[in-house]
Amino acid sequence: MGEHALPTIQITGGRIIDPAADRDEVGDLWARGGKILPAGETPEGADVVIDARGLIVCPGLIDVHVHLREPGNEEDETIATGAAAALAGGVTSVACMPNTIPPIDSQAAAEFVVLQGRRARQANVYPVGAVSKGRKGEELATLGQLVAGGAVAFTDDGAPVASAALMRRALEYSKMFDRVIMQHCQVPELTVGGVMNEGFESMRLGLGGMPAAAEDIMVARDIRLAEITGGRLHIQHISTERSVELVREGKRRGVKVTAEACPHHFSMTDERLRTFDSNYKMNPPLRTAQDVEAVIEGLKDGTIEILATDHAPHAPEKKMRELDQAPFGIVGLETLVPVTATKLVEAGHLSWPEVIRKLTINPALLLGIPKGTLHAGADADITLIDPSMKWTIDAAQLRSRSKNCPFHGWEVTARAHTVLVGGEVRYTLGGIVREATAGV
Ligand SMILES: NC(=O)N[C@@H](CC(=O)O)C(=O)O
Ligand SMILES: [Zn+2]
Ligand SMILES: [Zn+2]
Repeated sequence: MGEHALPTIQITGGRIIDPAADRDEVGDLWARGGKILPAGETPEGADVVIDARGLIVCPGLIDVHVHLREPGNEEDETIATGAAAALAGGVTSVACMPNTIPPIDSQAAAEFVVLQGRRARQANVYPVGAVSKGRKGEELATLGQLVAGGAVAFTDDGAPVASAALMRRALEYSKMFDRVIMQHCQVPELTVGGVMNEGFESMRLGLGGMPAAAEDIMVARDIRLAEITGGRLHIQHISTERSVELVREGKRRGVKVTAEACPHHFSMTDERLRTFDSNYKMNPPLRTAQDVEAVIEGLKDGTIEILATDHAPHAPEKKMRELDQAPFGIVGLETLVPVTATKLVEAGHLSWPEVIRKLTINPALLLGIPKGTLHAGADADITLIDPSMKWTIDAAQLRSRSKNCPFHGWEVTARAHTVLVGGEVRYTLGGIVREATAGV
């Protein structure tokens, strides 16, 4: 193997799950020159042999909702630290949100993210451009230039596009590039002063509430706008029962609407706020048991076709302030696989192939990126998951620069074991990867 040549890799005896090809079988997978080889093709020898017995071998996971904080808030996360945290979570591609300082609202800003992602050589990094200039919600950003700079979608996430007129124009205009508009659905006037879900728990704790209706109303509005424009709408971090029903009904009518759910929204309720721990403060907030059930039901019936983390790192000195002062958001990349496996697979709601579909081919199709499958010739982005490993989540052990993790101390099953990007082993827990002895 030449110094710069990519190794020939043999992954043996794993459970290969590739939902894009409806494949689920035990066997060997080969990669050469950074690409997946056809099923029948087995080269003479491998440079690297990975013993995958007892492990799941699937396309590298794709997270369509990640905050990397660079430029502007490098004390929370950088593109390099966030992309490294992604690998430790089994995620080989991330789409990062534009709510940086300055925001990703120009071609140069998008190009900067792409460049920093390449330099880091961790997970692949795809910028999502802002919908509006400066994320101010007033004027449309230069969407065409953002696409030229590498943007794969648009959102003002961190804030909603509040103006219906602007949202309509964004949906209209984005059709020219066949790019999706991702929306943080929330009527801002209804959540002023809120720190948690509005309801029994917020009343009891005397904390400012954010009503479910703030989300529902904007989901309803934007589905209608997607319908009249023919643009593609993606609902970010869906969290309420009514929103799930609205997406279900919109899809039934043929509207181009998709939705993502985050692990925290299918695994915890607003009762957690009784601890006043700011690691349970995120936007949208943790909701009621009824909402959690509805999100799980939406995942089961395909209404919600994507799992995403909304990885939102905040440095301890910010997050450890009193609840009303602390910023919204939690880290999620490194807990995605175990929380999903424990709360959806082990709990009997979804199978591994169903979960992996929502983390591979479905997000790839949403973003229009050539990823998310193991078919012959595809980039060798491969994630190996140990589905039976029992471990305890420890926030201090996270690779992310921030530790604002509400899952600290959780006893979970499953963990990302070894991760390849472009045919290179870029992460492993160790023990199963071996370099073949150089047969000179
Ligand atoms: N989700 C959050 O609670 N916070 C996100 C913003 C967002 O996703 O809206 C952040 O950037 O910190
Ligand atoms: Zn958001
Ligand atoms: Zn977000």
